[in-house]
Amino acid sequence: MSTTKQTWREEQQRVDRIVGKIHKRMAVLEQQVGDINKDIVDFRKTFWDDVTVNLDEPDDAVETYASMKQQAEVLSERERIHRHARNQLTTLQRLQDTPYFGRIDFTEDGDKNGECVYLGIGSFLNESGDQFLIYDWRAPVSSLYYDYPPGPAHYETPGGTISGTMDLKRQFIIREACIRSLFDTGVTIGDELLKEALSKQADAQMKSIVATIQKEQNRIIRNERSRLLVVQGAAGSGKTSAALQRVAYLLYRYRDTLRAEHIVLFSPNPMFNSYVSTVLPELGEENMQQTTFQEYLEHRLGQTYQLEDPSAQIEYVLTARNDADYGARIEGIRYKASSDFMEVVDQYLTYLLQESMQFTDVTFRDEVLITGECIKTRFYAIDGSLPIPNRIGLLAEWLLDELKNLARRERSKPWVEEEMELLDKEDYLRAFQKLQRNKRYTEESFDDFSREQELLAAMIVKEQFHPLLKQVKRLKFIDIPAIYKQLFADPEFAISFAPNGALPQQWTSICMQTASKLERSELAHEDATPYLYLQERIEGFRTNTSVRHVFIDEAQDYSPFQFAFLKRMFPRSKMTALGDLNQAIYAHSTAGSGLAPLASLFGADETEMFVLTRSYRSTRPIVEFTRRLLDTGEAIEPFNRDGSIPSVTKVADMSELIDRIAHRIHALQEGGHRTIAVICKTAEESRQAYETLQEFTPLRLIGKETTSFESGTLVIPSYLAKGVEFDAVVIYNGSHAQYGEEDERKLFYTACTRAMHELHIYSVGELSPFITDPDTYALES
Ligand SMILES: Nc1ncnc2c1ncn2[C@@H]1O[C@H](COP(=O)(O)OP(=O)(O)OP(=O)(O)O)[C@@H](O)[C@H]1O
Repeated sequence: MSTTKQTWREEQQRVDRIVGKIHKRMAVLEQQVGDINKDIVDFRKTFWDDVTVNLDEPDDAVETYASMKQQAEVLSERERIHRHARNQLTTLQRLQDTPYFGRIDFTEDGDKNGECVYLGIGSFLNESGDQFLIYDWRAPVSSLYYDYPPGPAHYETPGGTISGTMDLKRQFIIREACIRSLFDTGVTIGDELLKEALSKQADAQMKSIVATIQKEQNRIIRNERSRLLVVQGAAGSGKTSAALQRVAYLLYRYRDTLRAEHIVLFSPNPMFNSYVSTVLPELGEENMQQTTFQEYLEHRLGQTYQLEDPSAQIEYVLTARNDADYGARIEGIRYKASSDFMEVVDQYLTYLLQESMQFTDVTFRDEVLITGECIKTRFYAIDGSLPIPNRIGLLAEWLLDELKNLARRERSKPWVEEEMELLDKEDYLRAFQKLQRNKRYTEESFDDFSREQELLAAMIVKEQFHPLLKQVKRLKFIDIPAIYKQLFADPEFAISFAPNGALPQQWTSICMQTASKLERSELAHEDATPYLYLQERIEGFRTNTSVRHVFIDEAQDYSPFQFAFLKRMFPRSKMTALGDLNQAIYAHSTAGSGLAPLASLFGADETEMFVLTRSYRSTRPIVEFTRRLLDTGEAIEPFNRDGSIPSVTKVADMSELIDRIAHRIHALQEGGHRTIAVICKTAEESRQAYETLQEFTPLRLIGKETTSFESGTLVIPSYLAKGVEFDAVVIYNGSHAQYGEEDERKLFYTACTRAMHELHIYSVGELSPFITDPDTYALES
């Protein structure tokens, strides 16, 4: 529907009026912030002037404390006002450029007059504070904008459902306080605005989608009901975008209690963290905590083992097909990520309740003080009905007592006397002061030689025993490496733990591989989480109770162990898991269980599943092409955005490949594309491509250690391109040789779906068999 010039003029006049008010308010606030700032500085300087410090009598001390507390409260209140004013100012700074992006006219049932609701990234009230000139997009009423076309509509508020009629829905593009476009829409969110948003060039940073959130995304963003939200969404369907908008929504909805540090996002790799880091600040919110599961594993196990990271594992999977152990390794990777293996570990833990726990000897100065066997006997003497962590707790207490007794006996050993002779004057002085502090001795009694010797001996032993006690408190006497290894030492051992007694075909080889790696203090990626799970079930889970919301992006890459882990680690948290089965590129995820283990995590009552099928990232021709790479691609709907059809070019050899790709990159650069990615299969192929292509054009090579995402032309291995997007994608070698095995289909799909506007595939020799539909691409010669 076209809008008249009159409407446009009136809306611009309103923009001018509102922006004028924003400027006025900013001036007031700036003055206020300055004043409060000065106030606080002055107050800090004179803080002690108003405090009467008198600690002579208990009563005086109480008074002193009260007056200090009062002063501190005044200061903290002023600081709070200051913070609030500053935040308001930051929001206004954003609003002065783009005060809003939408308007709805809504008449509540039973009311005569409707209200014009203008939506922006923050709210703005009139001078008297009783009327919203701009509503925050997260306010309850704003939901109407995302959920309904004009007509009957309703929205939820904490006080109940409000129903009415939406008479108008208008969208704006406003920049520098000037209306650039204006549309009245009949459909939910007008395609026009979305088209405009999607046709933009890619940035080095992800953008917020606040003005064009789609209805199905809004349901995810505003969901407050379920403990667990599972989102299966096609590539480019806005999973990550919805997750970030949801973080912003939650921070607004629970603004009195929820802060950014109460939210954690688990992302696929460190570069992804940099890619999404500006979305929340753009919306005026602080970033949540961001981490990767690997980072956590490193933190927990990195000191005991040399850990293999997911990139090293996938490189092995993609490049070592000729390795003699390859088949067993792959079977091992899949099995160790399965719920069957989790069952094995759970059963093994039950078995450990009765027998075969392993403990290390407690040694001191090369002498075994308490043998592992003795600790084990003690462990099994403790009430067998108690869970393992409780028994371990009691065991640690017993050990500490034993060590204290042993320390007493140690004092008369010759080494103590030798150490004493080595003490210098300062050590003596230290001992003396320490004794005095403990009020055990007076100056005179320190003259007593034998007493002094005894005390020094006690001190020396105590100091040397200190690390030992610390180790016991940290439960280092449990031999977790041996307990984990025991599971693989004899291939027969695990049979009774496996569901139906069924272990993988190559279990014997898997056992040998695992044991020999552990022997070398290496932990394969597939072993890291089961290992940590076993450790935590024995020692007791370390929990984080301050986190309230956990977001897991690329959830298809997580194993049942990892989900169980996250659930236990964050016991007070809700969870939002977003993934795409078609991008399950890791060997373990091809096991087929998909997101199913997730659904059982909290039970059906506390779980809600959402499916996003519309893909927004790529043009229609690219989606038409990429969805046919899959067996199940029909369910993916393209958003209607035109663009050029993907090209496929077969070349004879590597030199022609480089030549053609170099030309293509130049053409793409001249076409104005800002981010161009040459996607290779592996790190090794990326390195080769980088070395040859950089003779023609400046490039950047992305590796697993890359932590920042920048625009430009880059070369990147397929699995690292996950989650990010580029204006144009060049598939370096989409040949049968590179992407021919069934288990490479999803990798190829993931690589191709990174393209927003252009996709060009090159192939040395025969094409990948996944490209089947000649109608979806242009074959170039
Ligand atoms: N409602 C929307 N309005 C505007 N742009 C959108 C919307 N939803 C998604 N997009 C855009 O589509 C692109 C893909 O979004 P996003 O990366 O969130 O998808 P994804 O489902 O996480 O993709 P993948 O699974 O491939 O990582 C981004 O450029 C995003 O800005």
